[in-house]
Amino acid sequence: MENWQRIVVKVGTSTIVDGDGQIKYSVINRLAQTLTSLQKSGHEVVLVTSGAIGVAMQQMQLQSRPKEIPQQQALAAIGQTYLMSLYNQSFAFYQQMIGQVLLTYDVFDNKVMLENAINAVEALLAEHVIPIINENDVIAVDELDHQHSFGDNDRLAAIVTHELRADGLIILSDVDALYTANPTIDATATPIRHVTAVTDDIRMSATGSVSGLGTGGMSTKLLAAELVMAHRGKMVLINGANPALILDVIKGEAVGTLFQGE
Ligand SMILES: Nc1ncnc2c1ncn2[C@@H]1O[C@H](COP(=O)(O)OP(=O)(O)O)[C@@H](O)[C@H]1O
Ligand SMILES: N[C@@H](CCC(=O)OP(=O)(O)O)C(=O)O
Repeated sequence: MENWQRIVVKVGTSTIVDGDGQIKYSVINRLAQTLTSLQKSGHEVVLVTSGAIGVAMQQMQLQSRPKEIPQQQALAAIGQTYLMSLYNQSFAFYQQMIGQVLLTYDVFDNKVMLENAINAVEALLAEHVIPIINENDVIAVDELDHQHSFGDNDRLAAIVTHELRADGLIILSDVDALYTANPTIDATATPIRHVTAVTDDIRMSATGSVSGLGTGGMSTKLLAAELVMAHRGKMVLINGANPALILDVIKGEAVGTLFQGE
């Protein structure tokens, strides 16, 4: 990881919003500080962020996520602007410019749109601006109705990592690592530090999100890991409670779970 030059960092809703639905302002601030310091030390940093719907639920004082698609899309529209204003404020404090990039999956199937998106991100990186990517939830119904297990930001981050030829993907979540079972419901679960291949056993150990905020749980992170490893890339899963851990990952320290093929 010491040689990682271009890094994609993915932040889950669970990192940004706590179990009571409250926004974790200090985590967002520390994330901005950490990514800025990486950027200023010569790395190229791309942030893929979830949380639009999570922060909107707090804004609208909703206890649970609405089931209807238009209501979820409305929340995404409300939350995305607020999420970006939080990032804008936090990064501005460290004199770091950011740019919002909203993507849909059809972009990756269309050569011209993909080229346009990559050109825009490359232009931002060339200006030392940190691109902040989310799915354009208002028009991306495939993700919001949960009918397709592939439509989630873990997968989006994995595809972005590949398309931008990034050196690695760091996923921040609310668990320290991948465990032998879901640690939030199984006290005997132990962390797995290095995964060289996503086996059936590992897949069986991963279940969905129990927080009610995140969408895919560990299953979608494993799919993302498979996608990254299929392109001979590396992915690290760490706890987002302390975003400064990202710097430890880049130093090559053993934190979280490293997914790297043999
Ligand atoms: N084997 C496992 N190891 C770790 N976490 C797991 C596992 N299986 C399921 N999980 C669940 O995955 C959750 C993280 O996914 P999710 O809630 O979607 O977070 P995020 O918002 O960060 O994407 C954990 O809180 C945990 O409940
Ligand atoms: N695009 C959605 C998040 C989708 C998603 O994958 O969420 P998560 O499982 O928390 O990474 C939003 O901004 O609310």
